[in-house]
Amino acid sequence: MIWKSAEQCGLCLGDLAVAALIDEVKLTPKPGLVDLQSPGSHTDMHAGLMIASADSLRSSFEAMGSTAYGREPNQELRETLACIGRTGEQSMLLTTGGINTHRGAIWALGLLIAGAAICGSGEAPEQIAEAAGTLARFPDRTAPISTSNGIMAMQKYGVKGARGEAMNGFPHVVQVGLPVLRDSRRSNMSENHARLQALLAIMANLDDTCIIHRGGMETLLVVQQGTQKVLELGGASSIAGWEALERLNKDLVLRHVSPGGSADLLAATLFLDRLSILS
Ligand SMILES: CC(C)(COP(=O)(O)OP(=O)(O)OC[C@H]1O[C@@H](n2cnc3c(N)ncnc32)[C@H](O[C@H]2O[C@H](COP(=O)(O)OP(=O)(O)OP(=O)(O)O)[C@@H](O)[C@H]2O)[C@@H]1O)[C@@H](O)C(=O)NCCC(=O)NCCS
Ligand SMILES: Nc1ncnc2[nH]cnc12
Repeated sequence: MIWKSAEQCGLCLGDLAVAALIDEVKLTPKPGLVDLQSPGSHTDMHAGLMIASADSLRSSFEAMGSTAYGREPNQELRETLACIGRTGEQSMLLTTGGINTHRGAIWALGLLIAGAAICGSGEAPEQIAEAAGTLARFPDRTAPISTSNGIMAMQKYGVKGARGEAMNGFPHVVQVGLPVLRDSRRSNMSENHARLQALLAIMANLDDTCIIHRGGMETLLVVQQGTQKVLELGGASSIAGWEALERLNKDLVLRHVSPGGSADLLAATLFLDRLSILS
């Protein structure tokens, strides 16, 4: 598949990104997260809202793809994309009545869309993630001065958060999510189980600032160890693993924590996976 124009590239990548977000929301059961069965640890979100939020981002994702098509990563492109990203955040907030459903996903998918548009079709996920990382390393001089849950977690605990993940070329996507997704498929797991397995592998490794913000480092460790235990028991496709997954879900809901960053990186994994199948 070869994109013949910036517009075609934007339409294609916008479609893939929205589809990846909807696949992520529909994946069930996800610990602490909104899925088709429950809102997890959230009181203000549900699956319909997440899907509407994903749809509201289509034009911003398309614009990121068409803008980055055939370009080099540079300061000017980085800041143009940031401006499109902020417009996407406004569409999301308008659609959700002010609820932050997909801020981290706009960041991760926006950069990966741009990386894919820079590389052109047919490029390996690692190269796309590297191009996205190169873009993320340019400073965003247009960013409003503000604080956030991620910045507070970075300052208090020294974790790298969503910024570090992007600047390092999305290691939890290309070195964790994608290989686990593909290995799980190769071992004949169902698609649902393979995707859950990828999510669990990301959760077991990521310093998710959504969890840290609500529960501190102690809770992050509990979640990472609980997730690792599910994987050791065979993960989503074994009976013992499934039971442990249900226990983990209950525990996260009781603790009122949600691995939102891991969900975003699963969506990023599904995006790169879909893109590589198309190429
Ligand atoms: C550079 C930005 C990342 C700026 O981000 P900011 O500092 O404002 O935000 P952060 O808090 O640092 O993180 C952003 C979101 O990234 C997700 N995330 C968390 N940990 C990780 C991780 N280790 N790796 C990757 N991604 C991670 C997470 O998103 C999900 O959670 C959101 C809800 O979380 P939160 O806001 O903490 O929770 P609330 O319920 O809203 O708050 P409380 O009620 O608990 O108080 C949800 O959106 C999920 O998606 C983090 O929230 C970048 O965002 C930026 O500059 N954006 C503008 C420009 C732009 O879009 N550019 C794109 C292309 S250049
Ligand atoms: N399924 C989900 N539930 C809660 N927060 C999220 N952020 C991204 N996806 C999410």
